[in-house]
Amino acid sequence: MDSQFLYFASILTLFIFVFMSHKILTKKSKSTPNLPPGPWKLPIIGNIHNLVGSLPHHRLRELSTKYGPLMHLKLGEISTIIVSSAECAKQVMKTHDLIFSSRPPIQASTIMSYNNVGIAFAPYGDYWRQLRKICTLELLSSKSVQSFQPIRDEEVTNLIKWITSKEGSSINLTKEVFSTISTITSRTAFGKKCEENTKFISLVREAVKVAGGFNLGDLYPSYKWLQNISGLKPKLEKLHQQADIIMQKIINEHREVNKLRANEDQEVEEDLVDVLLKQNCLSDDSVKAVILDVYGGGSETSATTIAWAMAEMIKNPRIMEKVQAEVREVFDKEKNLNGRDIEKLTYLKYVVKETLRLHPPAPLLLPRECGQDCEINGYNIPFKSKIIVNAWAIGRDPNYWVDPEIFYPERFVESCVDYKGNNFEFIPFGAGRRMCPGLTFGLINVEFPLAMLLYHFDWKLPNGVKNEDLDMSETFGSAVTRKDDLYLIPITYHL
Ligand code: HEM
Repeated sequence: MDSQFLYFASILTLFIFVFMSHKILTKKSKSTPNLPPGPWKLPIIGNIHNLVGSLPHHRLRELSTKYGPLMHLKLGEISTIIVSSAECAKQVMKTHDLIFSSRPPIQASTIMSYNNVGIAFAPYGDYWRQLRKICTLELLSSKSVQSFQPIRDEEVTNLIKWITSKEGSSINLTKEVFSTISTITSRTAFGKKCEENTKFISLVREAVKVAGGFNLGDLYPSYKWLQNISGLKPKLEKLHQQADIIMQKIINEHREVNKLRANEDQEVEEDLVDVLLKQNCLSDDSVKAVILDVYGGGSETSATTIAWAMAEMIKNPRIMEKVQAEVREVFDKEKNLNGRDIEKLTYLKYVVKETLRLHPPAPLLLPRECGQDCEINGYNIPFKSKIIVNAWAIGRDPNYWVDPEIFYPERFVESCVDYKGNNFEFIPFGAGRRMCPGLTFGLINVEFPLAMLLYHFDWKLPNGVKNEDLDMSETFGSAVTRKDDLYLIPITYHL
């Protein structure tokens, strides 16, 4: 403990010394006038200390109530603009969308995504556009999403069977739902359940957890040596190598199968990896980076939305009963349950919307980078500054939402507010050019399993915990998930 403390103290002292000398020896950089307001900046660390103490999206909302919906923070060397109102979000993601269409490079994505050649962190331009188009057509269009229903059916049926076998005992619903969703994601993207599925999932999860921490290297990019001493680099490189082996194996297997198929006449169904491999312009690294994007972007986000929806309904039995009545009525009439019937579940869709309003899995979306100096609301936004949109705060803004902290799905009845990127008070999937391409795929992966869980079972909390006492604390990671896994007791209603 003592030696660890001494190590960090000496690193910090060394850093401060180098930093101060650098500042004294180099000319003072030109500061941009008329930046958005923000808290007082300390030398060297800027506003890093302002973020200590609570979850970033909570802390940023607190600060924005004092400094306004467009706020400037200096995080280490990085000029950061925090956007906390629908009007300002619209300026960034619609009015000036082109200027804000790139992502700032971060060390973790550079290592994990093969130097940012995936969709999520590729710089805006032709390469990104082409990659996004291929994935949207092959995996994420409404047609493809429907065609994958047999996989969804099979995996959700397995989940229901497993839960039925645990009737009356407490199960970790968070864990089981996550495993089902990630299997659906891998089977739709790679055509089959990846053999090392569990290992791959935990590698990706671990990488995102490590990357989500405090990384000095990203805050002081001009001090390259900081990237090496933080300890993050070797950890990520190790995880990257392990994940790389699994993904390369997936690619090689696809190549082998495709070679054998080349001699056959019959038409075969291609999965996303087949389609990516057919593009001569894409390297294996690009294909692997896309696999990571789809896996990383598609699993935790959808699984955590299901867990939050279940938790909110447990807390609000009136809502739970109302959704169950709807699901059971529709499904009983149809006899043969399938994905298309989801469209008839109006109230369930309001519940999912309300869940995404209060618990957007990516509360700060993904960061954007300012591509040229510009002006918003009369303030200067400097070239290369990092833009963070607090979608969580916007979804709870009392200027747009009545009783914003209350879970009340009925607020969407006869309202045209949707998450498709046109209503900036509700942007759980972002908006504009960089908006989530997985919206349709993600939603069906939330709505279908949720409907099945509500159709087949009644649910209660274990250990006599009262519904109203269920803890709703969050934790910040790859997605904002429940701090504690959700344990529930299933009671079979429909076999
Ligand atoms: C409930 C489910 C989901 C939520 C809430 C969600 C949310 C988001 C958000 C907030 C962004 C950033 C948007 C922006 O910067 O404006 C994003 C980007 C992205 N999402 Fe999703 N997502 C979900 C499901 C999925 C699924 C299922 C996939 C793929 C199978 C996916 C793949 C991606 C990718 C590749 C990007 C990067 C897009 C780009 O930079 O061009 N997401 N998502």
